[in-house]
Amino acid sequence: MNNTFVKDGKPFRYISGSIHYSRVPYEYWEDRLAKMYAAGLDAIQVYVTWNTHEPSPGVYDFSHQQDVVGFLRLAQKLGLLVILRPGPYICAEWEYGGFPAWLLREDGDVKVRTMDPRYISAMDRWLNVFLPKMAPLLYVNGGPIIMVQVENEYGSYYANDRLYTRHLRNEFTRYLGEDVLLFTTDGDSIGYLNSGTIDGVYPTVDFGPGNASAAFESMKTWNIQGPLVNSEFYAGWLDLWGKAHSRTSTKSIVDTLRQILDMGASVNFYMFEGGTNFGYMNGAEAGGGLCITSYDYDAPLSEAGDITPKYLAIRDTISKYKKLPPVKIPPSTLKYAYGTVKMAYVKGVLDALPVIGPPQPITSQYPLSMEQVGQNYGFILYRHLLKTTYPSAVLKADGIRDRGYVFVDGMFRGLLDRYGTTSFNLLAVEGQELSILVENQGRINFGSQILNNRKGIISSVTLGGDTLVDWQMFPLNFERLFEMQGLDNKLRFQSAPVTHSQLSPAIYTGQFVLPNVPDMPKDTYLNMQGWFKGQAFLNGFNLGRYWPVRGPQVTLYVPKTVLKPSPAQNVLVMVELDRAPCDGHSTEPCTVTFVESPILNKTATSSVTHSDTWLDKGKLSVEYSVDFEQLLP
Ligand SMILES: CCCCNC(=S)N1C[C@H](O)[C@@H](O)[C@@H](O)[C@H]1CO
Repeated sequence: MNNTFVKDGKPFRYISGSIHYSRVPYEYWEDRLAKMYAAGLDAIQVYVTWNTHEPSPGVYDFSHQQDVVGFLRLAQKLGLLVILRPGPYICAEWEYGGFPAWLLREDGDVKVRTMDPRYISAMDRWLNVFLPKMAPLLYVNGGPIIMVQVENEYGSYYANDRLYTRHLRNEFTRYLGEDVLLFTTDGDSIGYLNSGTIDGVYPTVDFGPGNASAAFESMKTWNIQGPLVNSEFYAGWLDLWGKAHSRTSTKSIVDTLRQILDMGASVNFYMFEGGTNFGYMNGAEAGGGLCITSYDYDAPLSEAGDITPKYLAIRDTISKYKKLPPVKIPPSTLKYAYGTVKMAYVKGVLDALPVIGPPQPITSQYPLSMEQVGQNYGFILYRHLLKTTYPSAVLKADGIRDRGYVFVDGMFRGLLDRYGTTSFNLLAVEGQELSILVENQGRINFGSQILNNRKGIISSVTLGGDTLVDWQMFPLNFERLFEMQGLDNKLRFQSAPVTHSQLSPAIYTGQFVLPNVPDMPKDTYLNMQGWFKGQAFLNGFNLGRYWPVRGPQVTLYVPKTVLKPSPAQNVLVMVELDRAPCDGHSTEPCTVTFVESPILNKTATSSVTHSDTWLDKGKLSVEYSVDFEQLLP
């Protein structure tokens, strides 16, 4: 039989949808998978996130949110086959394209996705642990996995290292055997296929709505007798901070889907369920495109797993090509608007160092990167004791990765931004303490810049042309703030001098009890309107980054799984990096609001930067002119 897959001796064409277990709370996996099955999908397509399974070299996690075997078994139980994409590079707008940050700890930029021995030894060790877990799940062994992708769009990568792609294919075959269909995915052009295809591995392509026949032309030149496959049919698209929310029309998707299905081709929707980049796990693009916290992707199932008109239209189209399963569509989860919560200023980030910092700083002559001090994600504080007085000198840090909030003796002086200004004038006096709070905004996940992904401060800092030496590094862990909860769940800090006026970067907290009614908790959305930029934590769970002043995302998805029912207190902590709506001179407490629907399409602006917000408010000039006079000899 030409031009078709064969399963159990019969022609087999699949309709599949992408879902990433790392982006959906594991308590909700069954809900999303059941909805995908009810849509008429034959299979799900799953990326494996190496960096969540090996948080540090040789240390593995396959529990709870990382229980990938449990996720795949659940899919099988619900009647879904699996198309596995173990990467190890996965792109996916995921942190570092799925690579663990500790690959960057070695000196010199490790050349991922090549035969660089440092990369290959780490990758081989990982595959030696992971792939044996997949072997029992292969279809030939009674499992759901029908095919396995080798690498990911390698034809788009600059390296073109065929020894590497063959080595990877051989490793997959060594662990999974010969009876599994290995495939590649590349953009739908001859150029991509020329570089991305691997001997003995079935080539497939990816493309969005449009002319399916034309898109498959490139594939036909490679496997005239093989089934046509679109491995990533873009049912939506990614979102970046400061850019308009991506939308893909249902009509365009249905029209193209019909073309694809009429051709007898197999297809996978990318994404069918997008989910969320919780914590610090969003990816980035070279040049400053920062992926937002929501991975809604305008997908058929929303970030919260809601049934959308796009879902119903796709399901209806599928019903014209195959019998839908005799199941009801599971309902969208209920949401609840818990209302407004008062947020109180707790402490400046610098003043919280005894709680969020390490017992001792790491010291070094020159600044060490985040990876060199053994940290993967989030925030790191750099400190330097000034040895000279500079009445006015340029502070320059071209190696800031990615944003640095600069303080002198605890007073905010300005922002260093790798995508904006990496220097500004500073007035400082010998003996003062220079502190730079650095935010890692997510590692690049696509293109050759993936090689330059170190975070923190990655080169020398100069002041007035002098290279500053003798630095302390403090990796920060904001989750430790929840260890400060008193019996009443309020955050308690031992009294510490407030060396830093009530300006951001600062920590705010609020407590709230859910209504004492049946069926609580329910999902909700945290509306951050009025706040600027920071990180939100609820009951110790890192909800992700917020940047409502930039948009398009204004709300953060809050799954019910992180909430506590009445009478327990729910504790929200926000690390506001720019400006809280109530900071400094406001007597009103700040508030946030829990609402029942998301805002992902606010008119976005890419112009807002920290300095804009502060200088505009005149706060910086008023606040610091007084200080400078006091300080100067
Ligand atoms: C702007 C460059 C984006 C490159 N990534 C592309 S084309 N994509 C293909 C890639 O394989 C997938 O993981 C996703 O990253 C998807 C975009 O959502």
